Amino acid sequence: MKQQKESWITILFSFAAPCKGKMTISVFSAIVSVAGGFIPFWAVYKILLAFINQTVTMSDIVFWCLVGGAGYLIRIVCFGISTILAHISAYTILEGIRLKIANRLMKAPLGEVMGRRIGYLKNIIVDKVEEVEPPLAHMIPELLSNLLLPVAIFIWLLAIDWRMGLAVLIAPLLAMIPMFFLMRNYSSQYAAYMDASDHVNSVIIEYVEGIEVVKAFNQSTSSYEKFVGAVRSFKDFTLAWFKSTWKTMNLMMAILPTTLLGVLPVGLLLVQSGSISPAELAMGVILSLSIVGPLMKATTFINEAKSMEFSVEAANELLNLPVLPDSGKEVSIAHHDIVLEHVTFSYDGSKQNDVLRGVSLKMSEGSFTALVGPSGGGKSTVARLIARFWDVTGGSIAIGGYNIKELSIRQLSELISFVTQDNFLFNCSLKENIRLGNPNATDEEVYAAAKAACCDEFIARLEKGYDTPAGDAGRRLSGGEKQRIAIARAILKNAPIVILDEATAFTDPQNEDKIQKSIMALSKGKTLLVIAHRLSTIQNANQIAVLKKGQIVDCGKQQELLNRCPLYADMWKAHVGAKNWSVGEIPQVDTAVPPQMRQTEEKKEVAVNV
Ligand SMILES: Nc1ncnc2c1ncn2[C@@H]1O[C@H](COP(=O)(O)OP(=O)(O)OP(=O)(O)O)[C@@H](O)[C@H]1O
Repeated sequence: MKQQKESWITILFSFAAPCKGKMTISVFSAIVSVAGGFIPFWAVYKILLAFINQTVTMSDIVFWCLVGGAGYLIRIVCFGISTILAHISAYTILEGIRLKIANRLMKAPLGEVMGRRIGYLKNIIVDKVEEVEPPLAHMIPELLSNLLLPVAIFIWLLAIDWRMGLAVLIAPLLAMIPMFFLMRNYSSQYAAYMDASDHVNSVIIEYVEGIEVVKAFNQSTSSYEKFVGAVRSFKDFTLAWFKSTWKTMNLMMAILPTTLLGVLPVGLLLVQSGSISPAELAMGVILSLSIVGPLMKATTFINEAKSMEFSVEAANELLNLPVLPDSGKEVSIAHHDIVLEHVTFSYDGSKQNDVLRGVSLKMSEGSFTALVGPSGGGKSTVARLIARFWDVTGGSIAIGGYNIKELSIRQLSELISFVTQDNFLFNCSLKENIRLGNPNATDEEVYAAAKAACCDEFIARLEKGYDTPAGDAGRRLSGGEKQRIAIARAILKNAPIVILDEATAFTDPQNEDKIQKSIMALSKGKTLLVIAHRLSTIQNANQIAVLKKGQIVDCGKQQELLNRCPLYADMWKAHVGAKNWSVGEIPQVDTAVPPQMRQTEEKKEVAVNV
């Protein structure tokens, strides 16, 4: 059955629960403010009446002036209260939306979150949610009074004489005709406008984010042209929309304020026929003029409501991210074997796009497994599935004999240290960045982890050492140095399973040796899974699984694979060739690879014989 789409207003007000009381008082104050706004009109009417009846006295004038002033005061004070409470409510709703999005991002499969661009997430969480505030904060007091006031005036005019009441409707009803034409395509036009706006935003973000590549490849002219093109086409689109509507818009705005054109002739006729008094006509004229301002203001909320609708729907996309089921159970794990059984997976859930097809692999506790294979074969996908960035679409993954879905997400994350080449540093000190691995670690433990990861040397060179804010340091640290900070973090975490996804990518001579040393410290005695293109670092693995097009084509020790797996043998030749190493020559061996990863003399011979 097709699920009914929730309206954006329902979504918005589902966040209003914590501020229900304030919103109610805000609405009530807005209504009192509208009522207060009538008192000055009533006072003027009374004074006019006294003048016309020639019964006016000074004390009457003073009295009605005071009454009018008091009404005005009530209007101002209540409007103020309503506005303040509406703002508090709007910010509470905003807070609720942002917190719920943050919560959903935490509970969604990590892959779902990482698959979205930072610019896209920032645009929704910061900008779009913020766009909800002004209309929301102003709608209650302003839209309410701008709609209630005309309704009340209409009723008052009806009370004076029903014909004068109807006369005041002539202008708004006529204004409805151009408004109808204006609103006919409004939704689709507004959607196109939002698309154009999103496009120009993404081009701007891409231009700024990619400026390094643009300059490096001397693409500044063509990139700038793309940027200018997007900005121009947005301007052209908005101008074209504006031009297509301005005649009808102006016609509507011209007709709407002409309430007097209906009320005055009808009122004069009524006075002539003796149906109403001149004082009542005067009152009718004042009232029909006072209806104009609120009606004009109310029309401005049409745009604001639409903008709110789009913002809420964009936020709702993130609020509806799938949730990774969490068993919430801690199980007692006796060992840390990882077992993949017939694992299939596709990123879009469809069978024909399977990225992994029946992958089975056992990684025993304390062993070293390497995943190798052509680019796009699914190596990183395997690593991410073990860490449950996504759930497998078929088969199972178990740790210590338990399907990882049976473990709580918290327990699973405690079991695994995942190090990739994307090493994010938070905007706090380097010390705190390392301590993220174990928030309870003492300073000494942090320093020890940093030392084991070969970070101490470069951190000591920084003016504030470990207290250097990562934001400042980040700009000065090399890729390898940042990676060693991430490895120090993982060392401090001391998880029994270590997954290194291309963690040896930063292979500049200065960093390579140190990264290898730090990986050695990290992986001692752990169940280690390494994804590496540099085959020399994984020759000593207990098993090397060769993954091609989502299937394990072979699995064994280096020598076995060299003997029987042509794909691995070719990869090895290519790797060795890439290292400018010729047959018969002793290869340049990685000097400081982890114990499991270190090459034995015997294996060097094997390598030489390839
Ligand atoms: N987030 C994603 N959404 C959709 N498809 C993806 C995603 N990540 C990877 N893929 C696709 O899945 C396939 C396997 O990718 P994966 O990154 O696992 O391969 P890999 O063997 O690690 O490649 P490489 O050695 O180049 O890093 C590729 O075709 C890739 O395009």
